[in-house]
Amino acid sequence: MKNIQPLNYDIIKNEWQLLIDNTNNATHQILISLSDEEIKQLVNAYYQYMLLDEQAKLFLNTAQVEERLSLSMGKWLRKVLGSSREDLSELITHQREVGQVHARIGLPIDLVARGARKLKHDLFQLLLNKQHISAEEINDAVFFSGMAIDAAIEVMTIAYTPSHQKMMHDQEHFRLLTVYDDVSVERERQVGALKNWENQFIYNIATELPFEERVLLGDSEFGLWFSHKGQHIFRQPELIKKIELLMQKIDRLITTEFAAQTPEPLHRIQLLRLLRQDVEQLSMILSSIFEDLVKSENGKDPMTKLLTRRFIPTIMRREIALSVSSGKPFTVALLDVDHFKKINDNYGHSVGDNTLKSIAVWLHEHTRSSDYVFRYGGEEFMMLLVETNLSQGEILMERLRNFISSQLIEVDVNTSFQVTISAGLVEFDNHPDYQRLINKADKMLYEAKHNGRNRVVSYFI
Ligand SMILES: Nc1nc2c(ncn2[C@@H]2O[C@H](COP(=O)(O)OP(=O)(O)OP(=O)(O)O)[C@@H](O)[C@H]2O)c(=O)[nH]1
Repeated sequence: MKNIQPLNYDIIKNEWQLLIDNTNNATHQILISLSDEEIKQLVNAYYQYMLLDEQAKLFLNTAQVEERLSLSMGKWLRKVLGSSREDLSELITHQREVGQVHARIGLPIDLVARGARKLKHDLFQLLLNKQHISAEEINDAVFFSGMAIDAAIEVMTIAYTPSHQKMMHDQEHFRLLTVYDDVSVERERQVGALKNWENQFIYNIATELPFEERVLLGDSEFGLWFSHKGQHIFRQPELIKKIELLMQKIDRLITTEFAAQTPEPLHRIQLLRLLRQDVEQLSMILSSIFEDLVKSENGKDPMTKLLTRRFIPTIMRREIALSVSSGKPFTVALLDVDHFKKINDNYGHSVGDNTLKSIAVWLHEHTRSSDYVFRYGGEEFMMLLVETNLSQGEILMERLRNFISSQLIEVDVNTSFQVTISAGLVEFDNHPDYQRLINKADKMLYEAKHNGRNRVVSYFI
């Protein structure tokens, strides 16, 4: 799978290059010399058309279109229409990035295709209406522009697919974890189901129940759960494979050795022992795989008990959609502990860990249950404050910053120290790409550090 992708990009690049080379200069010139007014009209018509679609509205709101998107769309169109040998690599790299952004924001790929169709339609019409240019040259220009736009969209689509799959996987994982509110309870249930199946099977053998009435492990409650649900919530493919192989081995033992007629008592005991060993091994793997899920994969950072950054995309996308549809703001804060390295150096790593745990508790206590607090990195945190605008966010962050700086962290009865935080704050600006928002908060955090730490810096548009 990995090497299919560059190969695909190479194919498109080679064919695009050939298209450029095989197109005569006069045709290139027609497209390059489209006026700013003509480009603007195409872009405006494109956005008007896209904004008629309810789904597209989620990703493009009118203020945004006016401010930014129209401009970048116009630039994009010029680049594609004026594509030349020299700037093709850069253009393809840019297209790949756009594809990744589309996947990140969850833009349906059919919307992109529809937009491209609209754009081509209007562009072709514009070219066909050019009276002073020969029909042959117009044909060439239509051919070139159509092919170049298709190539650009194809590059975006190739980049889109894996990023989209990853996004869907994370989203699904998050959903499943929400379904399994309590992973520990699910673990007990499934380990119990496996044990029940084993006991029932041994009982059936002991009572010489006819073969047809014995339930294979794959068909048991545990087996069904594993194939439909279990294997999708675990993320360790090698352990999943091991469980599958053990289940197959157990069922093979049943359908071969236990199948024909009830074996001799001695042989039967040997077989049951084998079966028990395999079930035991399966049960151990199951427990450990659940253990990992409880510890780290349930979306919570084991040390601070905050959400891990892995769930940022899913949650951000959801909050963006909510904010766009309700018109209510939200604010994102990135926080970093000041001079944290010194805490580790002066008092040891475990005091450092305890400091992070205390900060996590304070962040939690200063937010509402509807807000989200993530451990973003080592000593960095991210907060998503729902239904909160920038000035409300500032008040909350200032209160939090003040509170933290007034707390004493105790090392032992004689030693304690104080800790401060710096933060960058930004309000959702209706751009559908959450990464831009985080980058802005990060910039503000950098400013806060640069300006002396122990402060909150907000992003103002
Ligand atoms: N104890 C502990 N330390 C951590 C953890 N994660 C990251 N760190 C440490 O945090 C320190 C961060 O140091 P820097 O990035 O230099 O930043 P800083 O010392 O906080 O300084 P400024 O951010 O510039 O104020 C590094 O020494 C990391 O090893 C953790 O989970 N526990």
